[in-house]
Amino acid sequence: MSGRFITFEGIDGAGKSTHIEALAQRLRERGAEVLCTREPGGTELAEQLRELILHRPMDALTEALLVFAARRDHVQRVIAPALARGSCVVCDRFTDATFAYQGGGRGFDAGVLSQLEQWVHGALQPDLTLWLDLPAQTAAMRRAQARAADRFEAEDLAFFERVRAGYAARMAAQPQRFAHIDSSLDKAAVRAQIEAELEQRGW
Ligand SMILES: Nc1ncnc2c1ncn2[C@@H]1O[C@H](COP(=O)(O)OP(=O)(O)OP(=O)(O)O)[C@@H](O)[C@H]1O
Ligand SMILES: Cc1cn([C@H]2C[C@H](O)[C@@H](COP(=O)(O)O)O2)c(=O)[nH]c1=O
Repeated sequence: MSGRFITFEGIDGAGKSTHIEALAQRLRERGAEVLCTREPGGTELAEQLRELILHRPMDALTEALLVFAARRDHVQRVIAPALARGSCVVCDRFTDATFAYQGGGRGFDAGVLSQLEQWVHGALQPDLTLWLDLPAQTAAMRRAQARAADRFEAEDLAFFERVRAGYAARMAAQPQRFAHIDSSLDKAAVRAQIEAELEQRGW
């Protein structure tokens, strides 16, 4: 297999980092070149923007513009060239996160986000988006045991339920590329669901 763009999505603490490397390993065992990357980030410039986005106070428009600026650099320098070489790109978050966090969480205008999406990456969309879904309360308990909170992770449960609703809306709009994964289950059960989605596609 070659040239697939796979994204992981979900609220903070959903388990994306936990499962990305196992999925990449599975693809490599089947002969794929795999590039794992993340958003915001993935280039030197985008990682610098990530620091600002995660830690500096700003309004929702500034936040949206910065995540798309980081994404533009990432797509141009890393994602598009890797896909063109025939590599699989596995990305921890992409534009669905912007619709979920800035759109759902912050209440920012989805029409403006759609315009920015079109300008920044045109027709490029993931081939498969694994949405690791779980209640905000469960994710908060997992995060509390794991690390100190950044600007998003410090938000309340209502914010994360709006983000979750943002993901659900995005999946309803583009169901063909989404796989809904029940991430409230234990790690082995989550991994089995991810494997089943790949099996189903012959990947
Ligand atoms: N299915 C699971 N059951 C219980 N704990 C889990 C499960 N999956 C992950 N965890 C734990 O929850 C914490 C958060 O997981 P992880 O860092 O993978 O989430 P994430 O989606 O990458 O978070 P973020 O988006 O904030 O980076 C970690 O301590 C991890 O070990
Ligand atoms: C891509 C993207 C990300 N965010 C937020 C979501 C998370 O809280 C952080 C990234 O942290 P992670 O530990 O790497 O998941 O950024 C966002 O608000 N909008 C986006 O487009």
